[in-house]
Amino acid sequence: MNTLSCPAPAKLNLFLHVVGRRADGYHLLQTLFRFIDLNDTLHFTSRPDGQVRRVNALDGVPPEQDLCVRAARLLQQETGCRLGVDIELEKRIPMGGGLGGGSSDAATTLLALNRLWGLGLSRERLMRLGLALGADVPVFIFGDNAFAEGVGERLQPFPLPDAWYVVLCPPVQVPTVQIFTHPELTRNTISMTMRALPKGPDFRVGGLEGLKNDLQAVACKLYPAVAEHLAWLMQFAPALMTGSGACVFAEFATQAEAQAVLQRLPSNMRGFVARGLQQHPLKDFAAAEAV
Ligand SMILES: C[C@@](CO)(OP(=O)(O)O)[C@H](O)COP(=O)(O)OP(=O)(O)OC[C@H]1O[C@@H](n2ccc(N)nc2=O)[C@H](O)[C@@H]1O
Ligand SMILES: Nc1ncnc2c1ncn2[C@@H]1O[C@H](COP(=O)(O)OP(=O)(O)O)[C@@H](O)[C@H]1O
Repeated sequence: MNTLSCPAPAKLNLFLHVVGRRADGYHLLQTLFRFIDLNDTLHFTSRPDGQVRRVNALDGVPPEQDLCVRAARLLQQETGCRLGVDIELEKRIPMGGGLGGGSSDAATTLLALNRLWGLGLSRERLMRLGLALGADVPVFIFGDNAFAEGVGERLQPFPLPDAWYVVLCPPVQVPTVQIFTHPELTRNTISMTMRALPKGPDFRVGGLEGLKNDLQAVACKLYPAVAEHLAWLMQFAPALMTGSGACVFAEFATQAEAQAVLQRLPSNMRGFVARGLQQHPLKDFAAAEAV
């Protein structure tokens, strides 16, 4: 086997609280990650010569900065593996949208190359490697919808109901660092325990007073289009921004309800309907017996 094609799903942050700040400036979060059925697809072809190449162009992301190229190189460094890879990335997840596309591409690359190169690294080791690439990478390797703490690396599986989402994509890319470094960002939401949250069928976006996205106010101030899209969606259901934006979403119990809202979208706005997943499509991919 020297080729492999794998999905890299998007995520939503069903809430995101900033509860503190580490000495190195990184923010301590509490957030709930949910995978959705919008995905990039990555095609990997192993190379005997050790080169790592992205074979297609991606607007605004030179191969050297691409998180999947960086993930492959990190895996080579970590294991001394002398194989290389050609990576073709079919991009569908809007970039800079808070949907975690780059992080998910990196996670899928680690999972896929672990198998393609026959490395046998454990899920835990892949998650540690992923964290060096970005705070959002570990959850995509973890594989379950999760309550996350720390900078996103302390993860506990979190059962969620079947649900559908209308996701709107304001026509802006929000740099994560710009939101986290803004002087008006609040960093003092009271930390909670996972036990306090309703789970499974009882968890609903907007169902519990106080679950919010602490990055939203700053993103709305810097990017009024985010506020406009939120206001439109809130006519139909409680709506929130995901991650550091720019995308916003609302939850519905059925596909029909979500589609009915999307159909009313004004022609100057873009969006899609996505189904919430119960787990990452590569959940069972990391070697169970691994080192
Ligand atoms: C906000 C979240 C929520 O899921 O998602 P996105 O909106 O990016 O998808 C994540 O915490 C983003 O994770 P990720 O996109 O991997 O961020 P990183 O590359 O690790 O960090 C980018 C920059 O954001 C800041 N940063 C990031 C995470 C964090 N917990 N505290 C921070 O202060 C740091 O300044 C860092 O240099
Ligand atoms: N494979 C990749 N896919 C998307 N973005 C990438 C990738 N590699 C690097 N990036 C960079 O990461 C930034 C954030 O990407 P993305 O993960 O899509 O958004 P977000 O962090 O808002 O969820 C992009 O603007 C881009 O510069």
